[in-house]
Amino acid sequence: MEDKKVLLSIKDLQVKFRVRGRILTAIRGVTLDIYENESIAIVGESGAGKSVFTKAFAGMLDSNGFIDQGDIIFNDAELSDTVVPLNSYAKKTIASTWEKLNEYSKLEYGSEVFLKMKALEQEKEEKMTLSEEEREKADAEIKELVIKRTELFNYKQTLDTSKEKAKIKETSAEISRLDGEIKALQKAKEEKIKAHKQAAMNDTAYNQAYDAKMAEYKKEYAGLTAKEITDETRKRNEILAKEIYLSVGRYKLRKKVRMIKKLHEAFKAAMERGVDLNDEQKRNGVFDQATFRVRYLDETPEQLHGTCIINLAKIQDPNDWGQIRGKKIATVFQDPMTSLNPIITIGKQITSVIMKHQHVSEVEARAQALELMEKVGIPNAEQRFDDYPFQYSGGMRQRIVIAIALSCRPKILICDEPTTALDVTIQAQILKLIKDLQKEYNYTIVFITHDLGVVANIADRVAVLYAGQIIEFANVEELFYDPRHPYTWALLSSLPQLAERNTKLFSITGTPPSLYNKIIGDPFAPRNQYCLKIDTLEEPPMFKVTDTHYAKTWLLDPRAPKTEKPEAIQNIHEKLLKAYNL
Ligand SMILES: Nc1ncnc2c1ncn2[C@@H]1O[C@H](COP(=O)(O)OP(=O)(O)OP(=O)(O)O)[C@@H](O)[C@H]1O
Repeated sequence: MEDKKVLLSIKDLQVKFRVRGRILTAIRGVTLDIYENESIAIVGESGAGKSVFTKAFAGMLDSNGFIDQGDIIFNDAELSDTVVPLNSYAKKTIASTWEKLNEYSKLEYGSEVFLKMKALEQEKEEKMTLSEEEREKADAEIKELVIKRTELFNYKQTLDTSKEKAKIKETSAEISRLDGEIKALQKAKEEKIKAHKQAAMNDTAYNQAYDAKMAEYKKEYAGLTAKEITDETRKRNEILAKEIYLSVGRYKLRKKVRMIKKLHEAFKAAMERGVDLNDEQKRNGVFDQATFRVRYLDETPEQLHGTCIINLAKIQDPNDWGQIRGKKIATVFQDPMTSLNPIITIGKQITSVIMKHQHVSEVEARAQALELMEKVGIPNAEQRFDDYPFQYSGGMRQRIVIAIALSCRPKILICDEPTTALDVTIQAQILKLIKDLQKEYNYTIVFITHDLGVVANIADRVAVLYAGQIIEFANVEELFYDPRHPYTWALLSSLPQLAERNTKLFSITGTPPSLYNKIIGDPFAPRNQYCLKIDTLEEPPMFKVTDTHYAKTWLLDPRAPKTEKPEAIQNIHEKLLKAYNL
């Protein structure tokens, strides 16, 4: 894979959901490079996080979900390249931004003293209120009761008002009691804050020392920030002003004005604190507070030209997803009826997507739609064009969904269990279709499945997901013939294709850990028959097996006892060849 281009680079991704006052962590620190033109399968049991993982980079997370940490860099030259016209408005805006930045740059000279003043203020603030530890303790107590209350309230809603009156009464009384307790805790917290404030105000010696120190800092700061800035800084600021304009170039006027203001504030704050703006990462970080940074490349008298790093984890403007979702990254879901509108004809559904994304006439869109229908194997496409989804079989509907997904020529085609709802022979046809069309359309396949059996037919590489973590990834042959994580062993052992006559098929006992809690050690430990003591204590690192094969299990530590993989998968090669009639 070394010579392949990385299309999507996912680093330390963490995705969370807010659920009734609690936080569920669905993806826990996933790092993975996805290459151009490859086919990668994401495998795991239900709830492992397969869909959430792909939804995070397809811009489809549910509204209660959010990316808490990490980067998803999408390397797409077309989207990265940015050109904005240098009209009179642009010139005027760049000039005024430049002037502002030069003004803020004076503050850079005083940054050390500024930070000292902030630290002094912070110390005083803390004296006037609770310490962080005290605040955390008080907040945690209140939060726990609020969660209990919400759970009870939700439980009350499920009770039958005509038959469960007593239970409703009891629950209401408990809710009122909790309300009282929450109020009392809040009051106690406020009173404690008041007492701290009073004590701080009465501490005359401290206050006099504070005022004297602050006055000294202020004087020093005024002196330092009165100096003229250097030519070098002015030059840096000129490029910065152009980068600010390039970064907001795609917005309409009102939003542009708002974003420029936001960036001015972000740069002022950064300069005050002495952030090194010559450092690329730090400069990106300041832009990230408002939008993507577009790096300045060159210009002509008519236009500015730049390039940006597209970090899907940092998209803040929903309109930015419009350039990516469906267009660059398309998804085919398990049930085609969720993607198709039952009351619009198949032809109309395909043409409307083509017209929306490609801005072509209806006649041109119809011609493209018919071609696509033929490509995905719809016989008599012309006659079937005006049929409704219900007139198509399940397999044919899924072919239409694939046609719609391909109409924008996406770079990535996410297939979320696309064959699970179909019968076995149709499954094989759809898999073949996705694989065959890849040669023509050059997309990358990200294939989600709970069935490792399907993987052998479609994927070049496999990532095994457990409790929101990738616990093993490898080329498909390596994963089947030399799996290393006990969870992968368990998944393979439970493959129906490996079942032998008169033997009971292996099934994984127990349940995955709760995603609401912090996971200590290896998340699979409680279900792992090969569990070592360390599995329950410490999270294993990713161990390298080969350049293309990694597994997150302590069994790969040189100190671990030698463990044979289970009997059932020892000669998996022959068994699979037999199962697939190869
Ligand atoms: N909107 C949401 N709110 C709360 N929790 C969610 C939400 N969406 C997903 N989750 C949780 O995130 C975890 C991962 O879900 P995900 O759908 O990615 O699993 P999966 O591996 O695709 O399994 P399945 O095949 O069952 O869909 C699950 O525990 C799920 O309950």
